[in-house]
Amino acid sequence: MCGIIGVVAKSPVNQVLYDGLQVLQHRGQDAAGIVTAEGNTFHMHKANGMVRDVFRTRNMRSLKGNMGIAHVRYPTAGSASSSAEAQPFYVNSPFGIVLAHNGNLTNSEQLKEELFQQDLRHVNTNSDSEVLLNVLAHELQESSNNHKLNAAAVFSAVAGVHRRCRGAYAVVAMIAGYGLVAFRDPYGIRPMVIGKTETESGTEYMVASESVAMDTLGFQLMRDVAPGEAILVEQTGEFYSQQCAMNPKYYPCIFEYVYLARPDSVIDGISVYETRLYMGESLAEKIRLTLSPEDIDVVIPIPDTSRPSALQLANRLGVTYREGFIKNRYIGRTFIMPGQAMRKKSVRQKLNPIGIEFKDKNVLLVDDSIVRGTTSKQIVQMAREAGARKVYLASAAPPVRFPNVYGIDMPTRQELLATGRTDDQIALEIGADAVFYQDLDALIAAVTKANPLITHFESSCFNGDYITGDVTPEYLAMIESNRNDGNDDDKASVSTRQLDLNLSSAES
Ligand SMILES: O=P(O)(O)OC[C@H]1O[C@H](OP(=O)(O)OP(=O)(O)O)[C@H](O)[C@@H]1O
Ligand SMILES: NC(=O)CC[C@H](N)C(=O)O
Ligand SMILES: [Mg+2]
Repeated sequence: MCGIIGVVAKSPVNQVLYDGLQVLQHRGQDAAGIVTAEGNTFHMHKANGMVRDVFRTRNMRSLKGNMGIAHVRYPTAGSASSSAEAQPFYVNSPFGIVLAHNGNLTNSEQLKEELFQQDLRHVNTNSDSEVLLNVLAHELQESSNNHKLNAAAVFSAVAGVHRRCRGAYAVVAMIAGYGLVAFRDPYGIRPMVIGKTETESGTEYMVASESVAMDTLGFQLMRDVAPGEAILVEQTGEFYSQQCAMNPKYYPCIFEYVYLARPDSVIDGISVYETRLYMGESLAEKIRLTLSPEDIDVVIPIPDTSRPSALQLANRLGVTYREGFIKNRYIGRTFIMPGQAMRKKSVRQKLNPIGIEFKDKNVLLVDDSIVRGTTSKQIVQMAREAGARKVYLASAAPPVRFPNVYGIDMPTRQELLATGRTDDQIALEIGADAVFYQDLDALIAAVTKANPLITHFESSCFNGDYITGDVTPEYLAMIESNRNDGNDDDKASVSTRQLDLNLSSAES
């Protein structure tokens, strides 16, 4: 999950790209970058850090031109601390191309080898996005072999990318002196929307990860980019679109609705906020099977993301809803921080209980999801220390038991709290009196209720079903060994549940 944005305008785009990145900051806090195009020249600035820290006035001044792309990074490949992996990436041939990517390729190792051996291209970092850029560059070189750059050549190059790349990718790219290209993988796993605004000098276009960027920057949402589809906007403002995949299917990532996206976004025609309300309703019904509303004195959300679900859950149960934790507004999202030590420290800095909401009460805490359990372990403890009599914890998402390979950094089963544990064991592990999880069917129903036209979702972290069909136990073992980020607590506890890990269930 990264945030991407691209604009073709009639006036300088540096400020609109900066503002767009601020709105997409929740999708990546590790690095940020902007590239603008002024005639045939690219101007680029990128570095590790939050948007507000990366761009100084002097950087903004140098980002000249009416067309540009930008990225906020939450790393899934390579290393979090490497500024060399900040995006966008650049290649000089053919034509000069820059690219920003949200997602994760599942065959980037093979592609890197292939690029080197067959295409004579060198990839200098461990980033799968640099691989993706070089595949696009090679395909564009092939499709424009008479040196003519036109829509047909661009769409044929994107078709080549679809043939070679596996995994998840929503991409914005720019070709020097020519235009902006955007495309989504054939399953539409990661989101991408397109919008426009009319000016006196003509139509301006924007593509972005989430519709909230359109709302806040004065663009009207046109539609979602379809799975497999490519969009081309020439720098003169000519707009083209074409389906470039052989067999596109709609399987958006369900975790966007659970946690990743902002609630005020609409993704694939589905209001994220509305789905979170429905998640709260169905979770209330699940809880009712075990507890009666009289057993609960108060429902308390774990801010921020769980708020709409918790509110609706409380309404459904007829139990008082209270804000029992105050969130420090200056601390970012903890789940997308790199490294377990930093995540752990940040939860306590970020959330602090209001004593009277807990003292001598039976509290039901609600979170959108429980992944590593970093948040819930500390929150339950805080509730107890504040004097709660009973502490129940409910999750608007089902147990996360399988790694995600499509752009969410949860690569190892060991670090996932629910892998190999029953609900009772999870409650014991986090110190709660009981835990309640949404069922996957109920989660899917909550999302489809907001748009019945989309019926399938990429849900692998809940069911181990990897839709791209290329994720083998060997691949999972490989990413587990590459991306262990030093979660020592989990390494210690995993020995007790290793037998329960079911590798074969990850095959599909
Ligand atoms: O079980 P864990 O590994 O702790 O992960 C899950 C938690 O992390 C996220 O919160 P985060 O602080 O990232 O963002 P938020 O403020 O948007 O809720 C999510 O909303 C859960 O609270
Ligand atoms: N979360 C993402 O979308 C990450 C994009 C890319 N795989 C990277 O690691 O930079
Ligand atoms: Mg949270």
